[in-house]
Amino acid sequence: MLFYNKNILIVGLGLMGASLGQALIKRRQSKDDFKVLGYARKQQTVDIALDNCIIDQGSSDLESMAKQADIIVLCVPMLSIESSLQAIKPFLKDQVILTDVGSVKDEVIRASKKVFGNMPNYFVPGHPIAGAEKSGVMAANSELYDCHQVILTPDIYTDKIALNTIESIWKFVGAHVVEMNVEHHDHVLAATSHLPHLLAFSLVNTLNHRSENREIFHYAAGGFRDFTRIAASETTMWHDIFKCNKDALLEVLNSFTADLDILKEAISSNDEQTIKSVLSEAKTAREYFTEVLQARSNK
Ligand SMILES: NC(=O)C1=CN([C@@H]2O[C@H](COP(=O)(O)OP(=O)(O)OC[C@H]3O[C@@H](n4cnc5c(N)ncnc54)[C@H](O)[C@@H]3O)[C@@H](O)[C@H]2O)C=CC1
Ligand SMILES: O=C(O)C(=O)Cc1ccc(O)cc1
Repeated sequence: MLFYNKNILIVGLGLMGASLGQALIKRRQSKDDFKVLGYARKQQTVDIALDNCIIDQGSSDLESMAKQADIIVLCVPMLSIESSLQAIKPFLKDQVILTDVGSVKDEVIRASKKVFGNMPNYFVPGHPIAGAEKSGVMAANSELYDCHQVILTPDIYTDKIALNTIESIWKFVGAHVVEMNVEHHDHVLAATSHLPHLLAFSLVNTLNHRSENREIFHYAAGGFRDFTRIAASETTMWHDIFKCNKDALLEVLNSFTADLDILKEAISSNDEQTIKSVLSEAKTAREYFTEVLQARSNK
């Protein structure tokens, strides 16, 4: 185990950070294998994390935690990454390894360059493609990463030991690790994650505005429930993601609205052929996605 005997510090004990801590502690054979440290701004969050086997030791004093850390995992909202890096910088050990779980990788690189002057070779940006509409320490789920993908976006200068260490941490909690370049990552996630969240938030608002007393929601079926679960997601987190991935998100949103206009026009002009071809193409693509999901869970 590449992180045997190491102190792993989780900065930000919300859904992602707390789930990682709990997953690590649950899967280790002995307390001597490694230690999980936690930093949260509120002592109350640290206390909850201690009570729920999310961390072994924690504090709301960042210095005392960062000084002991061999590996640091930033689990804060995107627009808090720069200030978190700035805050830990004075206390970093010589051989420290850094990583993060942020949803937009270009912003992580930008923030690192701003704080360190360059992208440190011991910083391995990461993004677990696992999550939920829940947030905060109480949402911790030790199985969150099991059978899910984690994308790492190293560059040619990234230290190989740092990269292998971060990969081994994610594999330890059951994830499949893949590597991708930053630009491709941010474009793919704009399409597969950021756009669906934006549409869910927007659809719920449209329906909400149409019904002053929200009566409409009482008659919503499973389709509405499935389509809009993610509209209950954390506001700051999604504001930050939309802001940080603005260009890629607008690009895919433009494609979406163009396709939507085609469907709208087909409905308006009773164009049966176009309507059926749009629906059947989407159905085939969704069936392929079901196969991808099944293959992944059989791995
Ligand atoms: N929720 C999800 O489904 C996923 C989230 N992510 C990414 O993970 C990161 C964390 O998200 P969640 O854990 O879901 O959010 P969360 O809201 O559950 O937790 C974030 C935690 O960071 C704390 N925090 C905020 N600013 C801080 C600062 N400057 N210093 C220390 N703590 C600070 C908050 O108080 C909160 O406890 C975000 O960057 C998000 O983009 C990535 C994959 C999935
Ligand atoms: O709740 C869901 O279904 C998600 O899609 C979770 C999610 C949110 C943000 C990410 O960057 C990755 C995964």
